Amino acid sequence: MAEEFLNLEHLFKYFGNVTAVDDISVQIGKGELVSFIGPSGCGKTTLLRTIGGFHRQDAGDIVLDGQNVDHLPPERRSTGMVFQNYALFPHMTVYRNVEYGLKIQKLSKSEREERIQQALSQVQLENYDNRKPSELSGGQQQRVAIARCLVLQPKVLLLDEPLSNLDAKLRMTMREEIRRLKDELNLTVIFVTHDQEEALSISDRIIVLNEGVIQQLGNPDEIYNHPVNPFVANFVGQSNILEGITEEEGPKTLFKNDALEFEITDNNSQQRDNKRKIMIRPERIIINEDSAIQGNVSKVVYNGNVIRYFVDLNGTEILVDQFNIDSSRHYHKGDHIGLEMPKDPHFL
Ligand SMILES: Nc1ncnc2c1ncn2[C@@H]1O[C@H](COP(=O)(O)OP(=O)(O)OP(=O)(O)O)[C@@H](O)[C@H]1O
Repeated sequence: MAEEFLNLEHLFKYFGNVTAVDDISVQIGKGELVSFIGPSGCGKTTLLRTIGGFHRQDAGDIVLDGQNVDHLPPERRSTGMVFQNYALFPHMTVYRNVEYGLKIQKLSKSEREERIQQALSQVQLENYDNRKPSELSGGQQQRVAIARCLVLQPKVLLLDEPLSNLDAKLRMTMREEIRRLKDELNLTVIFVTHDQEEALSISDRIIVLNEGVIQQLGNPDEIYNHPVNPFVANFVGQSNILEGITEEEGPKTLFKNDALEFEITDNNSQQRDNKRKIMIRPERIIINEDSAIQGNVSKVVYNGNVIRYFVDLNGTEILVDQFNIDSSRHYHKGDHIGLEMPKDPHFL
């Protein structure tokens, strides 16, 4: 992480008896893109709006670039908020929409014009000045909403589900755009999304929230491959969580339960023979007819170029991904299938 730039210190926010933000502390670096993810109602938007000054926290402090901003209204916080529905003024041109927030700043007409053109160029919307929002595509409207924030030169850009109204292809393009902007301007960005894959692809770090509490804060690799608890493992991506014991058998260490038994390289000897939980991502399981672990396909699901098999092993359902491009054989419900487990499952 770059030097601390935005510090959230023991933040709490209550709505009646609901604790929407429950003792959140985090330091965000300058130029970092941090996503908030978590199930509906976990407090993502409340936390974002509290940072932006649209809610006042019940306890805790927000320090931005060395300044405590708790007492400042949204327009004086140097935070720019982009809303899910863009909130553009429909009767105003692109130029006027971008100019709007600048009017309260004491700038000459030429300074204003320069700033507006710069912001429109940053979002690659030069020459759209005279269009009305209704004459723009969803992606272009989104860019105007971002330009309207950038023109104010915020220290932090707050994006609340900014891509959820766009189709899948445009979402991908806009993800790259947001990364590009962040890199070019060394912008600090906080990004709220429902889409875990989006968070994994766009973020420097991700905060996984549940019931107002941070479950894990880490980079995408840490969140995906080393979740700290079953909640994170289940919430982010697909996973198999298995309970069992580890046992020595000659020179080998085995993971065992009623459904399966396989060799692992486990160096945590203190926990031998105790009940343990492991997580295995479906793409790490290899389909191998010769494997000792055998079961029957209970369901087949097609998802993009991935075929997903649910395999019943003595009553435990295991999820396996097979990528079309590599697949020499497709299986059907009821087929017998052999599975090879990775030797280094993640222990939870
Ligand atoms: N203005 C409000 N008044 C009362 N309760 C609220 C208000 N805003 C949010 N809440 C409650 O606070 C909790 C967190 O809500 P929040 O909108 O922050 O969740 P979220 O993670 O953004 O959800 P979603 O993904 O559905 O947008 C929820 O229990 C919600 O019902």
